[in-house]
Amino acid sequence: MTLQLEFNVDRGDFALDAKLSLPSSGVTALFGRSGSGKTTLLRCIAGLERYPGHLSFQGDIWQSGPGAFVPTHKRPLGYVFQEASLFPHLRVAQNLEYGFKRIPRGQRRIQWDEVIQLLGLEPLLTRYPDEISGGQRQRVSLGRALLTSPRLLLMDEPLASLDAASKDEILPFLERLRDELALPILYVSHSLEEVIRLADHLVLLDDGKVVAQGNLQALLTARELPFVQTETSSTVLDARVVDPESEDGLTELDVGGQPLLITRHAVPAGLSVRVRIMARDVGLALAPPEGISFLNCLRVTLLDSQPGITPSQLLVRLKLGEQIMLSRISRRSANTMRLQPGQTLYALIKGAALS
Ligand SMILES: Nc1ncnc2c1ncn2[C@@H]1O[C@H](COP(=O)(O)OP(=O)(O)OP(=O)(O)O)[C@@H](O)[C@H]1O
Repeated sequence: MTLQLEFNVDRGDFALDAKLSLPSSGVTALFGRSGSGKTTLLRCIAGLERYPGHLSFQGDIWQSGPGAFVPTHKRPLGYVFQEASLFPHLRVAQNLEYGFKRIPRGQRRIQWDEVIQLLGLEPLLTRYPDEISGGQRQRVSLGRALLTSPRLLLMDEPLASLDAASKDEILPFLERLRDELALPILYVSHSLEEVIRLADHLVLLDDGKVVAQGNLQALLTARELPFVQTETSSTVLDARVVDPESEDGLTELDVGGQPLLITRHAVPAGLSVRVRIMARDVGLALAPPEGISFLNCLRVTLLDSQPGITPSQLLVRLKLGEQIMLSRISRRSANTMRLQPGQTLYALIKGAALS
């Protein structure tokens, strides 16, 4: 844990009390509804707002007591805002150089070519900001932040102002950033879809309070949290690619020693991937069935069950090795099958249901 923080914000009509120890690697999402305090917390971490508190990053104290306060420009962080804030009169290359040239050569930990390649910026370098799309502008903003060689990247709803097509275009770049740079990222979002795709760790905020924090899978499947009670309740499983493309166009993964087939994924063999599985797409059987169209049949153990989102349904939690999966089934099926905690079951999942 290398980002240690404690802040007490009191704005009269809004109070934020946050005490957190966050990991020094991967993507940590600050998630919560509008007005829950996500941006306020991010701005406190950046030093853009000053409220009573304590903040240290990788052993360096950025804020402590009334006296110690490292100003924003002296904190080794990059900040990407909702709207790309590029200089309109400068070409993309010059916008990027603006951040890069501020960092002395010997202190650069992220190199020019690395960023251009990672974010696919080469074709944009000679254009002006108003000659590129919103998604491309956001990629340039991200590149500019990275070229300052930050040790921590803060992103405040970087996709919020983009249309669905631009979001789809930029998400793979964010995934590459997560996977290829050893740079901790704090990512503010109120989109669970984005969080599921990008985050390793989740902080759930509500009305200025930290409701929960932890590993993404653990929070998505926690009984007491609201994630298990939505139409799109899902889990994310960690898997490894075994065969990227079979003859009939499927990809074979290994999840805890069991095969899982998904629709084609352009990821090389041996790499780790995460697979989202919706609770509504998982059926259960007492024994491995034959002659069915479901591609996947995983041996699991029933952990527990709880009421679902309608009176006719149950939400069942299943253990798959060390990982937890969710299944939504009818209460009638659960009664007919006499489901009990500890029972061995077979989770049936359509290959096409995975992404
Ligand atoms: N500069 C400010 N001065 C006073 N109140 C503010 C200021 N900025 C935000 N607030 C208030 O503080 C509360 C938390 O706002 P904040 O922007 O941190 O929430 P958020 O979770 O990021 O919301 P959103 O998802 O809508 O961006 C809100 O009630 C907001 O109206």
